[in-house]
Amino acid sequence: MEKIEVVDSEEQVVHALVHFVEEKSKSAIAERDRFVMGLSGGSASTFLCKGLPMISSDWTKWKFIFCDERVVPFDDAECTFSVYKNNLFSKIPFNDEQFVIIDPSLPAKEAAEDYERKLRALYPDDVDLPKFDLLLLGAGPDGHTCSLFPGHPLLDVTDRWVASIEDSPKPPPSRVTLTYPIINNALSAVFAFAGAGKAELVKRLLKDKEDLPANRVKPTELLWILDRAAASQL
Ligand SMILES: O=C1O[C@H](COP(=O)(O)O)[C@@H](O)[C@H](O)[C@H]1O
Repeated sequence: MEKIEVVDSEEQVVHALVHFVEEKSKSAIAERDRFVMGLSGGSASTFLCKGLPMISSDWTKWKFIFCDERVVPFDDAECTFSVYKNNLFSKIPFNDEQFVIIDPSLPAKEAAEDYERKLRALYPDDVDLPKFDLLLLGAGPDGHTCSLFPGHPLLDVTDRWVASIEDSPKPPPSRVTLTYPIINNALSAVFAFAGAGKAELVKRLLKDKEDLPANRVKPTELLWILDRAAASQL
């Protein structure tokens, strides 16, 4: 099931996003006593950090994993975990243990293997593919999502939960990313876009339906939240 929601402003994108996250967290906690959410960097992280403190929940039931992460030290501005930590921990009583983080001291390939082991530890041994409750996704101007870039061999990886990339066209070059079998096994995913800067990308994805990495995301439920500026070329 795929849905597009167009709202008036970036502020309303934040509200619509956090409303969706709240709804998914409530049902996951009611059904499975925990909520496992995948996080992305870039503008999606800005929206979530703004919106999440607006809701209340039993935060102890929340667990975060990363749809992709840059292999950089924690004090590097490019570290996605640190963006969330710096912006959320003073407002919501989260702790480090609720975030499944990469080990940035390892080379990218080892960091990806280590991260996959950490993700597998969240599930019983006999689980082939995890069913994350919700993935928060973003997409860059070239249509990449997570660290899955157009034309890159990583798009075809199906034998791992997590892959590494050392030649990311967007800096920093070393990253780890979820692969499509994992992304598409999620219960739901949401893209959130705001501003005229995303309009061309949104047109390529949702009107022209180009075969870009973000358009290969097909979980059970997919929501696109756009403000009017981002939707202006539809
Ligand atoms: O490098 C990345 O870029 C994408 C898109 O970011 P945006 O700022 O253009 O919205 C992001 O989703 C991904 O997590 C990140 O590593």
